[in-house]
Amino acid sequence: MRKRNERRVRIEAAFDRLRTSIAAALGAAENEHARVVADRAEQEFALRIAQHGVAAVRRDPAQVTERPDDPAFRAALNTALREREENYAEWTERGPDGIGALVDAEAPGSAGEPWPDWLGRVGSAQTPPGLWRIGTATVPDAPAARPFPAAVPLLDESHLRISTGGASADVAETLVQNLLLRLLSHFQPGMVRVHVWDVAQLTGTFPGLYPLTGAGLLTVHDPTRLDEMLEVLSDHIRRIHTGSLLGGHTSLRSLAAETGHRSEPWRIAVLLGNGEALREEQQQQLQRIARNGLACGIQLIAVDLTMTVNSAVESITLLDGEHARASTTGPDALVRLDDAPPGPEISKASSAIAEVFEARRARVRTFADLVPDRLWTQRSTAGLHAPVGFAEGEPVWIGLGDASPHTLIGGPSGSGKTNFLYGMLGSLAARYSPDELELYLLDFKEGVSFAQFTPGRRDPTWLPHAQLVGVNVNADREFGLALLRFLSAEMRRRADIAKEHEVTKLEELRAEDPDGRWPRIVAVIDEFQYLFAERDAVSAQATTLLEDVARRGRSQGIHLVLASQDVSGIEAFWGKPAIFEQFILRIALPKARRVLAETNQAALELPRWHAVVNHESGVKHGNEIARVPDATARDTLDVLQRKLWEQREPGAAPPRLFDGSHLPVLSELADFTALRAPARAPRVLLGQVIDVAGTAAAVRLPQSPGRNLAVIGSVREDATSVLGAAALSLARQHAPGDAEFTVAGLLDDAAADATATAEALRAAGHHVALIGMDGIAAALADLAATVRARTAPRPHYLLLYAADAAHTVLEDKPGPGQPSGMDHLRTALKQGPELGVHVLGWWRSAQRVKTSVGMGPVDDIGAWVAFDVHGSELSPFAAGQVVSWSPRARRGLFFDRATHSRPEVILPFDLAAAQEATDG
Ligand SMILES: Nc1ncnc2c1ncn2[C@@H]1O[C@H](COP(=O)(O)OP(=O)(O)OP(=O)(O)O)[C@@H](O)[C@H]1O
Repeated sequence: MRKRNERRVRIEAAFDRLRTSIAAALGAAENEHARVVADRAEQEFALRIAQHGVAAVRRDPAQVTERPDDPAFRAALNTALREREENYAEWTERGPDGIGALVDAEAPGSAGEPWPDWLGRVGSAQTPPGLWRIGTATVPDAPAARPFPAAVPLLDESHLRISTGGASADVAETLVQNLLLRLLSHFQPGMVRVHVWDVAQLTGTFPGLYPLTGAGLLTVHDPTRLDEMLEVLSDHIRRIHTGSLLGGHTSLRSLAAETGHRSEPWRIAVLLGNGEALREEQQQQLQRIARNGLACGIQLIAVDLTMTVNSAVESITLLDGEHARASTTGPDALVRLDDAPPGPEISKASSAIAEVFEARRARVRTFADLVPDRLWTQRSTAGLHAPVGFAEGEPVWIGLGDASPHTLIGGPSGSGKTNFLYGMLGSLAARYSPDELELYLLDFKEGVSFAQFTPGRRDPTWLPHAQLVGVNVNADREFGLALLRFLSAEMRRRADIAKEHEVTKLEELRAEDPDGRWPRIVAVIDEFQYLFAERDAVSAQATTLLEDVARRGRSQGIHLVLASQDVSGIEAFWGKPAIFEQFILRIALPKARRVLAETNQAALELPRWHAVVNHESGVKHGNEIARVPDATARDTLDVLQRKLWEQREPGAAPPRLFDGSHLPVLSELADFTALRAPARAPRVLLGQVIDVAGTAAAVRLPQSPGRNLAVIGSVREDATSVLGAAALSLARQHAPGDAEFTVAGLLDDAAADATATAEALRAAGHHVALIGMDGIAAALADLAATVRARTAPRPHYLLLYAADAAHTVLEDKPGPGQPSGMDHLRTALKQGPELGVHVLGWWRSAQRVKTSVGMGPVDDIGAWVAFDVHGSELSPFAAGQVVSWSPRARRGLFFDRATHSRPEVILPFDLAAAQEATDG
C-alpha cells in the first residue's frame, strides 16, 4: 500500500514538475516582454516576438517584420532565443528523459510498450501499473522539442474524460480501443471486464473486440438502455460495499494489498456520448458511480459526455485526427496519439484472450489450485480470506472477519462436509502463518478426522497452526464446553489488553502493539449438535458460552466454524436468534437443510462436490456456487501439511491431542513431572480434567481436617488407577524416609494392584508397609493410637484397596467397651489429616463409604472421585447439592470441597502405560 502511495506521489510530482517547468519557461518569456519595452529599437521587435512566440517568429519572421535581416530584429530574436534556451535548460536537459524513465517504470509491458511487443500475448499480471500510455508528447515551444511518452493513470486512480473537440468520433474510438487493448492484454483474462454504451450506434463500436463478447468479457449495451448499464454498475458497487468491503477496507485496492489477491475484476465502463446532456436521473446515477466506483474497481471512460464528477478524473482533448492535449502533460504539451494496431491483429488478440479465459473457466481445478505460490504471505489484521472452491474456474473465497465473524456449515452425511473443512483449513493455513492464525479443531463424530493434523506414527508431521485437536469426543461433551470456555477466557484476555491500549478491537490492538503476537483464532467444531444432544447442564452451559463467544468473538479475532449434518434440530440455534444471527457466513453442501434462509433452496439442487457459499446469512442473492476440490485424497492436504510443517518455527510444539478413546498417561503429564520434594501440602494427581490445556485433576493434602480421599465405584481398573496415581505423585513429593505409606490390599482382585503400588513406592526409596486383610485391624489400631496421642512424627498415608471388603473384620471388637477397627478408621479419618495422616481409600459403593464414616454429614471425606455411581447417590458427598451424573465408561466425577463449586468430569490415567514408560 505504502509502495503504491509513494509511486503515486512520484508520478504526480513528476507531472507537476513537467507542468511547472513549462509554465515557468513561458512565464519567463512574458517577463521578458516588460524588459524589452525599455529598449526601443530592439524592444519594438522583442515585444512583437514575445507576443507571437519566439518559435513561431523564427519559423515565420514575416509575422513581425518584412525585413528579416534587420539587425535590430536579429538581435531581438537572438536574445529571445538565448533566453528561451536558458529558461528551458532544466527541462531540456532532464524533462523528457525523466518522464520517459517514469513511464518506462510505471507502464510496463502492454501498459506502455508499442503494440507489436505484446499484442496477441495473453497477460498474467494481477496488480495494476501506475500509468497507461496514450501517445508521444512534445512541447512545441521548447527550444529542442524532444519527444517524451504521454500516459494517464487509470485503474483505481482516476476516471478518464475524452472530448473529441475538432476531431472525428473515430479518433476518440481509436484512442479508447488502444487503451482497452492495453488493459485487456495486461492482466490475467477475466480481471478486466468491459461495458460499452454508445449513444450513436447499436453495433459496430470496437469491432475488433467482439470476440470478447462471447466469453462475457465485453458487454455492449443498447443505445436506448443506458439505465440498464448504470444499474448493473450500481449493483456491483452495492454488492462490493456490503460484501468485500464490509471488513473495514475502503477500497478493493487496500483489501487486495492486505489479502494479496484482487477479489473482483476491474470493470471498465465506456460511455460514448454525443455532447448532449444525459437525463437528470441518469446524470445523477452516473455521478454516484463516478464517486464510488474507483474504490470498487469501476472505471469510467466517458467520451463527449457532459458530466461533473467530484472524484479523480484525467482528461484528454482531441485537437485533430492525430493530436491531443492531456491533463497529465499539461496545456503546453502536444500529444501525438498512438496509432491503432491493424484490425486483424486486434481480433486475433481478442480471440486469444477470450480463449484463455474460457479455458481457465472450464479447467478442472484441484486442491493444489487452492494453495498460493508463496506460503504465509497474508496478514490477518482485518480478517481471514481464502478460496474454498471454484466457480467457472475462478476461485470462490470465504472471509472471516468483522463482517462475517462466524460460519455455519451444513450437509448430510457423505455430502463432503469434512472434505470441505479440510480444503478450507488447508487454504487458510497456506496463506497465514501460525503467528496470524491459530486453529482449535474438535470433531464430535466417531472417527479421527482431525487426527491427521497431529503427529502420528506413520506421518510425524503436524499442522503448525493447530493448537488443539480433539477427536472421539462424542461421549465427552464437556470437551466442547472446555473449548468454548477457553475461547471465552481468551476473548476476555484480549479485550482487557485492548482496553489497556485504549482500543476495543483486535485490529486496533494490532496497530497499537505491532510487535505483539495476536493471531486470529478459528475454532472448528464438527458435528457440533452433539454439544446440545441432551437437555442437561452441559447443553445449558454450551448455549450460554456459545452466545458469549458468538457475540463478542468478532472484535477479538475469534471465529467459530460450526459444522453439522443437521442443524434443524438444534434448539440452541433456533431458539436463540442472537446466536444464529452472528453466523453470517453459511456454507451449504448438497441437500443441506436450514443452513440457508428458508426460501433459499439452492442447496437442494446442488450437484455432488459443490457448495453454496453465502456471506449474507443465507439469503438467496448472496449465493455463490463453488465446486469443491477433493482435499481428502492422497497428495493433497497431506503434502501441504508437510510443507507447512517444514516451515514451522524451530522448537514449535505439536498441537495437543485430546483423543477420547485413549486415557492420559501419568508419566507424560507436565503436572506430574513438575512435582518435587519436599512439598508442605502435597498435590495428589488423580486423573486428567477435560480442558484445553489437559490439566491434571489434583487434590492438595495440607495438614487440615477433612483432607482424605475416597474413590467410589465398583470397577477395579478405574479405582486402582486413581489410588496408584495418587501414590506415585506423593512419592515424588517426599524425600525417602520423610513419609510413611501403608498399603492395604483388602480384595483378592486388587491384591496385585496394591502390591504394584507398594513396589513403586519402595522403588522410590520410601518406607512401605504392605498389609492384607489379616493386618488391617492392627494397622488401624496403631494409626489411631498415634493420632490420639498426637504424636505422628512424619506424614503417613494409608491406601486402602477396597476398604469396604474389610467391614466385617473391622466391625469386630477386641473386647467389650473397646474400640473396633471401624472406630479406629473413623478416628484416623477425623483427626488424622491435621497431623499429616491421610486416608486414601477405595470403596465399591457410595453406601459403603457411609458405612465406614458413619451416619451424618460426610465432612471427613474432603475429596472424592466416583465412577459407576449415579449422581443422586453422590449429593451427600457434595454438601447436599444436586449432582447430575450418568456414569459412563472410563470417566469419573471428581469433587474437592476445598476448590470446587460443582463436580467435574475426569479421565483416569492409564497406569500400565506409565509403568511401561518408566520401565522403558
Ligand atoms: N469435493 C470432493 N471431491 C471428491 N471426493 C470428495 C469430495 N468431497 C468428499 N469426497 C469424498 O466423499 C466421501 C465423503 O466425504 P466427507 O467425509 O467429507 O463427507 P461428510 O459430509 O463429512 O460425511 P460424514 O459426516 O459421513 O463423514 C469421502 O470419501 C471423500 O473422499
